[in-house]
Amino acid sequence: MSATTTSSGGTRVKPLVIVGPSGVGKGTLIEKLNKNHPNSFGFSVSHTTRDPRPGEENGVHYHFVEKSLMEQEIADGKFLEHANVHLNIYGTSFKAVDDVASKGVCCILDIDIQGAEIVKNSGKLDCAYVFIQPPSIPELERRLRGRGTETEEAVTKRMQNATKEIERGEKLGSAFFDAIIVNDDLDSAYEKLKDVVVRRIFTPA
Ligand SMILES: Nc1ncnc2c1ncn2[C@@H]1O[C@H](COP(=O)(O)OP(=O)(O)OP(=O)(O)O)[C@@H](O)[C@H]1O
Ligand SMILES: Nc1nc2c(ncn2[C@@H]2O[C@H](COP(=O)(O)O)[C@@H](O)[C@H]2O)c(=O)[nH]1
Repeated sequence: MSATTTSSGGTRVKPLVIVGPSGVGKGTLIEKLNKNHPNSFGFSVSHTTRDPRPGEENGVHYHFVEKSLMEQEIADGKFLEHANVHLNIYGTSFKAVDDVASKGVCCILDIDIQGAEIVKNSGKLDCAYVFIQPPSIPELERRLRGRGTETEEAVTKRMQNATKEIERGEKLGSAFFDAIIVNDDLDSAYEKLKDVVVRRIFTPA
């Protein structure tokens, strides 16, 4: 796997790892980046053992797989990283990153903090890392419930993990992350994310 990719225009392009608690708005920010710059980004399609939500497509939002198959593929060394998240296994395959990076666009990884630490510590992929913070815990819970995708039990689990993930993110701080962005007002959070992209992702070769 190449540490970085180079676009045809001679620009160095790094993958972007976006981390933050469930419901903070990572997917919303990624969608906005993609919509505004349709030819510059690609999404690393993760594997997961969780069930698809209504509207989620296999191979587009995730590769939805049985636990036994995922465990076998992990044992076969097919994953850059994997982690147990909210009682399911999630992971980024080498292929998921290569499929995007080979097009010369920025590969976006929307993964949890355990996965981000694994990727960075592996030294296999030179990425920029952004942590998305909620304005407050009650607002995070409102967003998670407002999305309407989780059972009551899942909301409780995700909120418990959110506290841990935020604590870990704060501990790792700016030594680990290129930017820590509070997603309060969506447009201003997006502008801050775009600033990181300009400064850290697309740089002259
Ligand atoms: N700045 C914002 N202000 C208000 N609502 C927001 C904001 N950003 C995102 N949301 C809303 O919060 C909900 C959760 O957002 P989203 O699905 O993008 O979170 P996520 O971090 O990708 O979650 P997960 O990790 O579970 O995939 C969505 O309903 C989205 O519309
Ligand atoms: N370590 C990894 N975490 C991942 C990956 N793909 C997604 N995630 C994270 O899981 C949670 C929950 O996602 P959801 O789609 O079930 O709401 C979220 O924080 C994602 O960032 C992965 O490949 N590896």
